[in-house]
Amino acid sequence: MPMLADPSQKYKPYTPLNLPDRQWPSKVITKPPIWLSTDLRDGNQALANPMTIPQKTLFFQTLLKCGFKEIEVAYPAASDTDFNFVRGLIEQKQVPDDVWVQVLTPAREDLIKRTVESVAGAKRAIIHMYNATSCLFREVVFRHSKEETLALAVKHTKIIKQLTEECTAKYGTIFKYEYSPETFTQTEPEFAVEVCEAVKAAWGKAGLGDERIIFNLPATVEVGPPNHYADQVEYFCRHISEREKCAISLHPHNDRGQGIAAAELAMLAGADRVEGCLFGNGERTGNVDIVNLALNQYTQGISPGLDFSDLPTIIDVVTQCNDLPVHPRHPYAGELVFTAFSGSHQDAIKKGFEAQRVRHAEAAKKGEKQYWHMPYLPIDPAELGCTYEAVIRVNAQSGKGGIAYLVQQHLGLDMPRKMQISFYQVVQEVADREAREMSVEDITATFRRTYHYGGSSFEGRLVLKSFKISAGPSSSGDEAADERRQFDGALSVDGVLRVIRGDGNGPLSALLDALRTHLDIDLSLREYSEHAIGQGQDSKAASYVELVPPARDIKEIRQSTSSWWGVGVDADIAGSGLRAVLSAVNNAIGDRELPELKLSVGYSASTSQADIASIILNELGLELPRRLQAAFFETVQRAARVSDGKMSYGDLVTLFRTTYNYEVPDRSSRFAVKNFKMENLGESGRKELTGEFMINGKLTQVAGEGNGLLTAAIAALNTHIDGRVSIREYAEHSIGEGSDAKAASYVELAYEADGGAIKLNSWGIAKDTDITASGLKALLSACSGVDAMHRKITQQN
Ligand SMILES: CC(=O)SCCNC(=O)CCNC(=O)[C@H](O)C(C)(C)COP(=O)(O)OP(=O)(O)OC[C@H]1O[C@@H](n2cnc3c(N)ncnc32)[C@H](O)[C@@H]1OP(=O)(O)O
Ligand SMILES: CC(C)C(=O)C(=O)O
Repeated sequence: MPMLADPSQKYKPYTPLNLPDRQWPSKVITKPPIWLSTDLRDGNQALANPMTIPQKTLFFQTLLKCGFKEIEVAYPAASDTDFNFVRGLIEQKQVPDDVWVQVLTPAREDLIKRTVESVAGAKRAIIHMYNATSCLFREVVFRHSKEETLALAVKHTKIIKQLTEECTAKYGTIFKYEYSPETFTQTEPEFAVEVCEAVKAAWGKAGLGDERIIFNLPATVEVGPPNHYADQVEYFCRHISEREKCAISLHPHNDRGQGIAAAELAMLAGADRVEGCLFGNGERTGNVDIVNLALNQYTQGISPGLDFSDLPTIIDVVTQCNDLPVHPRHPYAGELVFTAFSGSHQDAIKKGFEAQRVRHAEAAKKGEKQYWHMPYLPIDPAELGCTYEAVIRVNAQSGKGGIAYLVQQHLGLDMPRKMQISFYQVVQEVADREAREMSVEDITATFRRTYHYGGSSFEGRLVLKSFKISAGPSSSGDEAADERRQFDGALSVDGVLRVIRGDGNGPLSALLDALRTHLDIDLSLREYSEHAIGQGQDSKAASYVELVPPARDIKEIRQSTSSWWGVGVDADIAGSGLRAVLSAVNNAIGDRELPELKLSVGYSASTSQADIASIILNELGLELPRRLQAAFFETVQRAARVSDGKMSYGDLVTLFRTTYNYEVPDRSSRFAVKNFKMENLGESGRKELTGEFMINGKLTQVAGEGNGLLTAAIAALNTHIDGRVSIREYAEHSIGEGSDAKAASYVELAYEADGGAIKLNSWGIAKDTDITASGLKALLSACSGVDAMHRKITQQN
């Protein structure tokens, strides 16, 4: 059947009330109504499969947790299930003393009896009786005149009065009486008042407070706009006598989709109480949604007296009991209502959170209220048990703001704006190509992959293994030396360890210099920013860099159209910056070939000090300090001249071991540590070393004092040798990780004898599970080196 061209031929409009002095339009809601949940009655009766007793019980407990003090639990005369459920609640004492259980009955004596019986023994009960009062129902359903309709209500009210009084006398149950002129909104307003006046008279004991008689004014079917319902309710409130002895209750349905508006306007019109269901379950389009109504009040700063903090659990219970889903767009409760897919919404929300953090911090300092003021979000989702994860979801409609927000929430990284734009393009490309929503996991994984961030599975071709930043020599006369920086570090490059070094006016430019020198990677730094992650001891630094192709000057850097972003996090700020540079470098080099590590020594040598150090690092795990690299390089060059430039990796390692007496089997030394003990000297921080050393080939008792291990050992040594030794350089690092980790120590020792006529220098290198032992061993090894040189000189003389 097609829709009518002229629907007025079939449908009559509602008749507006003549209420020119209506008051409700200029009122505001300032307090919550008395809430009645009718989920277990009106909601339940509308289900294809009404709830079982366990389901009703679970639902009832959930309603209690939400804070309902009046709950319509059943239509007990309808079925044994409903009757037994009510009995169970009472007999098993499941109803808290301050909660009223309400039961519904039609105006029929047999059914009223059963209904009153169902609540016998309850602490507090509301008997709710209804009969329809509208013309249509009078004529069609009941075939009653107005008088008969009124008489039906009066007669059965008296029956209820008598039965409840008997019940109170026998069981002590306290009763309230609720009467509903069903189909109120279609009933002539003056007749609705007339019936209710007669009911009040028949009840004969309406009083104040809990003794108020409840007149429930149902929009059984929503047939007019909300302002009309408000007019009807205001009319009723004004005309019913002894208004203070009546609790005016609303029972809106949602046939026109205006249940919420109708309830809110009718509250302005004077109603005291609202009946409804969670998420609007109920006949046809449902009863008014109490969650929605209550949270509307909450967002106006009015405490509704109901608690929906754990909304997800409430939704789970309700959907499981009703077997009806909550629509994803359902106000407050839908899965998508705190989710923004579109870029401009995400951007606004992200900015909103940032601005709010600042605003709240300021307000907290001044002791002012910390208002929620958030673009697109009328309520803080966290208060409803929703995490912010749900707030921003990403698909091809999304923008940089939302993506940046998720990265910030999940990885703690606050990308600079230009990096957001760059990463947005990466995500957008994936979302568009795969035509799907990008989950948080997709986005964080894409971030990790793109920036080689967070764990070995995301590492790029270049990985920082260790580094040292030191003040470097000034390159120009007018630049202070301490403004220059030297980078010495070890990288893994395609799995091979490479020692690199460079100078610059800061750690990052020193690293870029090192990459240029050793790996032929030439890039310039365009942007750098950093922030802390976390607070206190556990805080870390996050750095972001943007690199551009080699540029001659600032102008070229600024104008470059291509760039690569990188991110790094480290406990140390310099480390985070260096990692960020390498992250960007990894993006920049792609799969471009890099110069390999080769050993080429002798006349046409191309292998640098750092390359030799790289080979030692790969073969022995030793990260030689820069001066030792230089010293060993000279040794290698001398050996290469002798061997005509022919030298293998094995030859190089052997040369290293023999030169520094490092882990050479069966080689006895004239200087060695046999045993030692270190003790703190009081509170001063000074140390005392005692033990037995091999000195000049003799086992010698030693003792010395100093600020640390090595100074104490030097003091001890100097009392047993001719001349004096002092430490020129000391370095240490660990080799390996976890329980297999060892310490490697490097000592450069200076020796002076014969009033300065003899000056010698030697390196000692040692490895041990104990860092103190490795330091001492390196020192004694350096002594052996000096001793050997000295003896050579003495023999020559
Ligand atoms: C708007 C509302 O939601 S009202 C509540 C509606 N909820 C329910 O109906 C759920 C529970 N109902 C039931 O289980 C059954 O309807 C019962 C047990 C109450 C009654 O069952 P039955 O006796 O078989 O009657 P039936 O279901 O056919 O109801 C229709 C009869 O009740 C009468 N009736 C309807 N409402 C009322 C009322 N409020 N008071 C008195 N009689 C009523 C009708 O006029 C009709 O009478 P008739 O048979 O003389 O013509
Ligand atoms: C019994 C009454 C209140 C009812 O459920 C309705 O009119 O919708």
